[in-house]
Amino acid sequence: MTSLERNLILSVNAGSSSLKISLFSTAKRLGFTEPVALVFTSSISSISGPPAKFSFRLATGEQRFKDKPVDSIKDHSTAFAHFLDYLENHCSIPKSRIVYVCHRVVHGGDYAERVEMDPEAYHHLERLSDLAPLHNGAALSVIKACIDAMSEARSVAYFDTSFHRSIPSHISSYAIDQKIATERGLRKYGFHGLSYAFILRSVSRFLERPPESLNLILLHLGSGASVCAIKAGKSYDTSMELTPLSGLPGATRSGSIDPSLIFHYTNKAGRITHDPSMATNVGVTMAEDILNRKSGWKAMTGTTDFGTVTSKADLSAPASTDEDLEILRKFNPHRLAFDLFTDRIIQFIGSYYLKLGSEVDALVFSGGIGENGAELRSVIGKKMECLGFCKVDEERNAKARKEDAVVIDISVGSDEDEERKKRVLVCKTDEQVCFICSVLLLR
Ligand SMILES: Nc1ncnc2c1ncn2[C@@H]1O[C@H](COP(=O)(O)OP(=O)(O)O)[C@@H](O)[C@H]1O
Ligand SMILES: CC(=O)OP(=O)(O)O
Ligand SMILES: [Mg+2]
Repeated sequence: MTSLERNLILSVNAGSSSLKISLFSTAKRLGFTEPVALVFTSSISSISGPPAKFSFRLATGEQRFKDKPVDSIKDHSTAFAHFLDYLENHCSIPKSRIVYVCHRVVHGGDYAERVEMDPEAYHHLERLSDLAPLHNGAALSVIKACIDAMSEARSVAYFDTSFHRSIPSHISSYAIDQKIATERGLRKYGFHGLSYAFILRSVSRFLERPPESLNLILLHLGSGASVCAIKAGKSYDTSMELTPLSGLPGATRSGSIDPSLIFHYTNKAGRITHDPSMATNVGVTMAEDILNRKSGWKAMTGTTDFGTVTSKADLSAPASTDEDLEILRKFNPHRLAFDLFTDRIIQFIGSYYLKLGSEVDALVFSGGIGENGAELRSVIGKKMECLGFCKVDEERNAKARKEDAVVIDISVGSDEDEERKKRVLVCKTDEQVCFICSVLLLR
């Protein structure tokens, strides 16, 4: 087989509750930054809220599967096995043509940029697994499966954390003994960095302004949800910290809580958990397990799907006073969850608005909830108006989901309006695509 035939790049994104995989081809000889072309995208979602659902779409537009329930998928390893089986038996693509496998790895610790996987890198990432218990163990199980199945391909890890290395030390440090903080690496690392890099690039193109001229507030709202303040094109602050547990709540995560809550939740909280369903190579306490996997929407409402939370939240109920709203929240856990999420999101937006000195070019919604949740965007949009953000155009907002464009402006008004500043945008993020060209630079 010539090097020209080995021209495929697999890009693998192990999220907390999903496994998204895209295949790209590079038509030209490897070794140059030639543009790459998408061949297909595959997604297995709801891994933490079974049955998992399999979708597969060719770049030609042919949708082979859309949310097909697959009972055999229990975790990321079985999800990857399902994908590989489909690739080998139902797509006429020999895996021997894959030359690189790029992996999104959530926690890269002090790695400043990508690393090519070797035993040393593998063990380093394994040691970080306790700091991303829903992610690193799962990603490593997929990396191992890829190396076993495609021994000739080079595996390269890209990290969510790399994007946030620009956060200044007074924001990334904790007010604890600094010697211990340095020895143990206890600081804000930040996550969803591959997504934020993609959004920044896409918004910069959309607004026709260089990234370094932009101040933005970015919302990545999915199973894991976070906010990022971009100052002059760089991450300045973000809501996830040492681990992806802090900040906003998520599908199964509590988000930030008073640290003392742990001691009052259960007196067994400090013990190491022996839950067999936890990803391998992860050593967490029962408290971490509860806050990472048994909290969030799942614990509050019984579903991990924020679409269901929204549709059952009774948003059109005529609650005119604060007392009426309290009664609604008391009897409707979906409404309580929806309002709690909104409250935490605006808390970060307000804080970042101040940190950016009110010089904000746009507020950007992304991630499964940010891209599909028109109701949440509308509610947040109304709350942002007092800061001088454009009003949300409800018609544009409702249609955004169906549009093909990567960035959609849902603000009222037109480009000609002089006063149209602080826009409200939706960006269809893609964590698989952002590093593809850079892998071709590897020798
Ligand atoms: N119409 C909708 N309204 C609100 N949320 C939605 C809607 N459709 C999907 N979602 C949410 O998107 C989430 C998945 O987001 P995604 O970013 O793909 O997740 P992951 O973090 O697993 O990569 C699901 O939890 C689902 O609740
Ligand atoms: C960092 C993180 O929470 O990622 P995800 O949303 O994919 O679970
Ligand atoms: Mg995700």
